[in-house]
Amino acid sequence: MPDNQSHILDQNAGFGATEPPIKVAARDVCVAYDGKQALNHVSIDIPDRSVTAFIGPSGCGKSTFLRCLNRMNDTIEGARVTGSLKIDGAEVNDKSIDPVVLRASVGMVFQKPNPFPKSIYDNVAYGPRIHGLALSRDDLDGIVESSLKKAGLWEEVADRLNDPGTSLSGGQQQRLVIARAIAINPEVILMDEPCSALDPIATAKIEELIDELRENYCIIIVTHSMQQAARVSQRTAFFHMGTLVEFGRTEDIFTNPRDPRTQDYITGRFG
Ligand SMILES: Nc1ncnc2c1ncn2[C@@H]1O[C@H](COP(=O)(O)OP(=O)(O)OP(=O)(O)O)[C@@H](O)[C@H]1O
Repeated sequence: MPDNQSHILDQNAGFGATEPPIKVAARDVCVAYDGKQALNHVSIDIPDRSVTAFIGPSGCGKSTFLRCLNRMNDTIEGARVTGSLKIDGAEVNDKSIDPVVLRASVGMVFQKPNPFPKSIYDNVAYGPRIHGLALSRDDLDGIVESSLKKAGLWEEVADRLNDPGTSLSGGQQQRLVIARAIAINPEVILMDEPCSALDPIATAKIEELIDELRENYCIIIVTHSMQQAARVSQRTAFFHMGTLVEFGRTEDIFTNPRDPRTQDYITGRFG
């Protein structure tokens, strides 16, 4: 067992019995690109119905770990993933798992909003259509409306559902992308710096939305903003040079980090 594993499991245990159940369990996850190690023996238990922030300096492996969760590393030539990664107890890397189906239950929101070149309605309806989630047009209308409502966008777009998704503002597009992810009932929502292309007002809206969504979803957010991690997350994981250095309650990580590397990062000494 690598040195850091007992430390991490120990911290996980500290979350207590009243915490939401574990949704994502990683053990000894390693990733190498063309033989070059990018992630070393990451072990972490991520609870359901809460927001977990991944922080750390550029290149420390945050996005690489995020991509393990929906097997996006499969699409990168030369990437090799080892270790165990379970969502709801099911091994993500098992040969029986279809990555396309997996990616429906592990939604992903990227830095730059990426609506499809389709109408607002069709952006949200796309997933339910291909996954056969709606039995009728009324059903589909219902899914589109409720997804847009959950994403806090309905009131702004209800009378323009046939307009192109790309006609919306950046912040609205990001909420549209979140509505698109929600429409297929994901288990986990991954967000890779979802506000980095947005102004402060749009950022505040997305943060509010994340706070509402956490009641129902396991949300993992990569952010370079310590303020954002502190505002939106209940737990924070600090990565450094491909290693998960520290994971704990956000307030503890920011007020009383155990590891000097975490302390240095959150006080701006490097990164
Ligand atoms: N497709 C790829 N091919 C080769 N190496 C990669 C690839 N993606 C990431 N890496 C390498 O893996 C390491 C971790 O990168 P990763 O993008 O996961 O870091 P990060 O913490 O998300 O960084 P940032 O905060 O800048 O987005 C880096 O050394 C990076 O160069």
